[in-house]
Amino acid sequence: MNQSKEQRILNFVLQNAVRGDPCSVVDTIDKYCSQKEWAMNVGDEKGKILDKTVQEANPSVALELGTYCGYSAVRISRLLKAGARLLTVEFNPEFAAIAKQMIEFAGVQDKVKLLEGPSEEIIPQLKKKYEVDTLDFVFLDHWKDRYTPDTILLQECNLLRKGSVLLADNIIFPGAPDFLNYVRKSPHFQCTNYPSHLEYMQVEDAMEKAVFLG
Ligand SMILES: COCc1ccccc1-c1cc(O)c2[nH]cnc(=O)c2c1
Ligand SMILES: [Mg+2]
Repeated sequence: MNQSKEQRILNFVLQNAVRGDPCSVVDTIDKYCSQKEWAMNVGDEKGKILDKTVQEANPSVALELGTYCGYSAVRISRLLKAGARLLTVEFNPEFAAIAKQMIEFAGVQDKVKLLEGPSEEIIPQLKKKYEVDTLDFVFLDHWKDRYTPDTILLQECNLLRKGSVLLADNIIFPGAPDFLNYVRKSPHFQCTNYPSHLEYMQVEDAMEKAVFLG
């Protein structure tokens, strides 16, 4: 049974990165995916925008929708203050299994909780089952058609507070036009656009930050 691309990425990290060093894991994934096989990690250019947004928000509780191989979970968790935590949601079991190993190899497993299942099922469980009060930061990087319904669901579940920061990947490519419309037209969000490029490519992309105003 030949290996998946995601398994090849993990193996390259296990053989080339430094165990317990999140930066080396991030850099090693970027090396593989820019030189050997493209993959849908947020990448280093958009990753730097993610870093700045996370540092500015300095979240105690962060949520990521769309774990994939764990690249941005490792990238985000390396910036979290002591005691802060990241909940990351992945519905594809193969991806979740890879991400779990990636997170453990990076040594950030104490900061990251990987939740396997559809976001629309997990979000309503965050308060009671995962002891979340409100979310300080949310990274949307899953299926583009879920950006808007999940943003509405987060509000319906009272998981956002004044100042909660949402950051969405792939605003241009593959694109999330309904999400852009929704947050930019809503009086409850203050939006900022960050032009960038699709990971590992010279194709235009962008990220959108939407701060909840309460
Ligand atoms: C499976 O399509 C992969 C692909 C192909 C061409 C262009 C973009 C993408 C792409 C890029 C991303 O950063 C993504 N982030 C999260 N969920 C995605 O589905 C996703 C897709
Ligand atoms: Mg993405």
